Formats: sequence, C-alpha cells, structure tokens
Amino acid sequence: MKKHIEVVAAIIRKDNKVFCAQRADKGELAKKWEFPGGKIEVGETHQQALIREIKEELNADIVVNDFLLTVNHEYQTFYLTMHCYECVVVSGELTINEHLDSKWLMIEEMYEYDFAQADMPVINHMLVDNK
Ligand SMILES: Nc1nc2c([nH]c(=O)n2[C@H]2C[C@H](O)[C@@H](COP(=O)(O)OP(=O)(O)OP(=O)(O)O)O2)c(=O)[nH]1
Repeated sequence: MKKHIEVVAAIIRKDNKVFCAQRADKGELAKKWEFPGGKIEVGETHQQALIREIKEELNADIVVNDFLLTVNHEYQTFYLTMHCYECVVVSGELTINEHLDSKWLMIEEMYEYDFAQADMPVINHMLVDNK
C-alpha cells in the first residue's frame, strides 16, 4: 500500500515574487522545483512545522500568516497532502542548505520551471487570485 505523507509549504513573498527552490537529485521528485517546507512531525502544528523546516532548510526565521490552500495529490510511490501558507521572513537571509538552487519567481514565470506536480494547483490558485 502507498504511504501517505502530510507536509507544509511556505509561500514566501517579496514584492511580486515568491521564493522557489529546486529539490536535491534524489527520489521520485529529484530536481523538481517546489515551495520550501517539509513533513509535519508528530505533535506539531502546521505553523510549528513551517517555522522549523524553514530554519533547517534556509537558516531564516519566519512568521506564518494566512492559510492559502491544501492540495491532495497521488504520486507514483506515495499520497501527498500539502498545506500551503503565506509566510514572511522576519530575520536571516534565505540560504539554501539542502536545495540545488533557488529563485524569486513571478507566478507567470513558474510555468517555465519543472515544478513538482502537486504544486500546479498552488501556482494556478495564485495566478487566478492574483495573490
Ligand atoms: N516542501 C515541499 N514539498 C513538496 C512540494 N511539492 C511536493 O510534491 N512536495 C513533496 C516532496 C516531498 O516528497 C514532500 C516534502 O517532504 P520532505 O521535503 O521533507 O521530503 P524528503 O523525503 O525530502 O525528506 P526526508 O524524509 O528525506 O527528510 O512533499 C512543495 O512545494 N514543497
């Protein structure tokens, strides 16, 4: 049976751009672009998981603002539930520790990058809402 994983993702804005990062070259989603975040640990709230993941992955402190949307997606090897939140950096520079690359992208530009499949509804949602 496929496993189910539940993750949180941070939509970090600056001007009219969003911080995007490219995953490492391993696993089913090798080298795909994504919004930073990761798996929720037992006992954590979504907010706590986001704050911890962004500190671990990007060395920065964030504040978690509005909930954006939840995406359910079936990959070849697992089921994903991903909760996306608007976040703001409050201290530290975003420095990639685990990703291959990162870019601040306008929403329209994201379609030129090879994003994880589960991210397409997130990108479409941001485009439609112009948010
Ligand atoms: N953070 C994040 N993960 C995403 C996005 N889109 C998407 O499909 N995912 C998937 C990729 C991973 O399978 C999972 C995130 O968990 P993770 O990054 O902690 O996964 P991982 O397997 O690399 O972590 P680990 O167990 O090796 O520590 O969600 C996204 O936009 N952001």
